[in-house]
Amino acid sequence: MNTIYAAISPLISSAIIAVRISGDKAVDVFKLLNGADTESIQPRHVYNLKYQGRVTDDVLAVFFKAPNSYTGEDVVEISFHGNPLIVAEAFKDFEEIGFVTAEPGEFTKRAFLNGKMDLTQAESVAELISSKTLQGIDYSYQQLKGSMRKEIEYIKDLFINALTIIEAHIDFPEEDIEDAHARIVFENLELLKAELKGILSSYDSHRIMRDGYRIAIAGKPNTGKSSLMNYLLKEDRAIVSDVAGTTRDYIESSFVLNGIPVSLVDTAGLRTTSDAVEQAGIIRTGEVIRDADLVLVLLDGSEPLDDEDRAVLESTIGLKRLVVVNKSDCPVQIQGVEYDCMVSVKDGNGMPELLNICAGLVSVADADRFGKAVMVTARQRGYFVRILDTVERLSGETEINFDIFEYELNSSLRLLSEITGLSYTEDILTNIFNNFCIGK
Ligand SMILES: Nc1nc2c(c(=O)[nH]1)N(C=O)[C@@H](CNc1ccc(C(=O)N[C@@H](CCC(=O)O)C(=O)O)cc1)CN2
Ligand SMILES: Nc1nc2c(ncn2[C@@H]2O[C@H](COP(=O)(O)OP(=O)(O)OP(=O)(O)O)[C@@H](O)[C@H]2O)c(=O)[nH]1
Ligand SMILES: [Mg+2]
Repeated sequence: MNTIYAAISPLISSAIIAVRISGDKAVDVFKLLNGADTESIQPRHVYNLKYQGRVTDDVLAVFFKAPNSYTGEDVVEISFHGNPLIVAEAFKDFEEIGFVTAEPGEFTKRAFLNGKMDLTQAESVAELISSKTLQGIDYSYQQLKGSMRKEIEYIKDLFINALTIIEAHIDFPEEDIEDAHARIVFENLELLKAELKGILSSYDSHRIMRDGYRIAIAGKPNTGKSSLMNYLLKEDRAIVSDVAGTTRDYIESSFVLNGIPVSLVDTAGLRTTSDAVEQAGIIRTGEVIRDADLVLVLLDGSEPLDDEDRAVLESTIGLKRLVVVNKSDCPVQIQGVEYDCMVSVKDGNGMPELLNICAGLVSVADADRFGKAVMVTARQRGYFVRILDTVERLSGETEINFDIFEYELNSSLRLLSEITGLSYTEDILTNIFNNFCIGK
């Protein structure tokens, strides 16, 4: 395994830039540090870092001897004065020594490969960093400490309870299966069903916990979407103008509603257009709307409902949405539409009501969050769906076909091993670690 390095803090002008080196040759970096060696190195001591014979910087260096490090390999961390130019010079020397730049997630991948953590814990590191809410951070941290791993151990035990009976019978096929034994198999399947459903049902609320609640503002051009965005954020974030088609790309910003972080997305006005840039924005708007937890469909109350409004209403049917009529300060012209709320962003009328309705919806999502005390990643969810499918099929059988049960229960156990990484393929690892940032 080669020796890798990367900045573990942003490479921008800042107080300190920290760099991590991991691998068999990591200690070779001491050649650049005046007076440092594996025996005498002190974490609080200042070392002159030399490159190409010149002193460039005073640094701190910490040595973690394998296997007692984040990656399980020899690790050296160096803290530079926070100028990216200094660090770039040091990196030239690192290349000369033979270190190579780390891939995204490669340190954590090595931690996994060296048995420092399982895949659910590795995934939790990425979640911990990207989580937008404190609850999300809390759950990711629990996962880092092994909550999902324990959950999976419990599920595995239930499978093994059932499998033991099936296999005992396969070994002694001349004996009929006792009712009591068959019952144990089905009882375990019922417990599995409940457990797996619990995990899956909390997926959506956990996603909200991780990403925040997403509200998209949609509508035809000029209805006041960007104005509403600015009002809710209490700042002039989005450009407002009376030119239809002002917002081209979606704009996302966060605000806190009743203590819950909400990610608010202002989108391009929806209409048919021959402008390629506007069209591109409209396509992206469609995606944002589909991914949102709530869509505010904004209509301009000072004009009659038209085909563009109807198209927006049509395309958001089936989504969780509120229909909001804006510009109530003007004479109301709109007719023939059922709406949830009438507001004027301009003078603030109706805004407290709108905020109230939103807060209600957001806190319902919040209440769901505590269904199951584990957080599920999209990857894990895919496995749990397949496993639940198998369990439901088996528990629906009236008689036990031993060969089929044995095969299916073993397959599920294999899938569980892939969640934790007890068994894995290069594809699984690529899929997980490619989404990490460099240096993690
Ligand atoms: N500077 C720095 N801060 C960091 C990290 C890091 O790697 N470097 N971490 C991660 O990115 C997190 C901490 N995670 C860690 C996890 C395990 C070990 C570790 O195995 N340490 C050895 C130390 C042995 C010794 O005392 O010499 C151990 O406990 O065995 C270190 C950090 C957050 N902050
Ligand atoms: N009278 C009145 N005008 C409003 C109100 N809200 C917004 N406007 C005006 O409506 C026009 C369009 O507002 P924007 O917020 O840019 O509309 P938009 O929906 O973001 O428009 P696009 O980005 O083009 O899709 C601007 O001139 C706003 O000042 C309101 O409550 N009352
Ligand atoms: Mg706009």
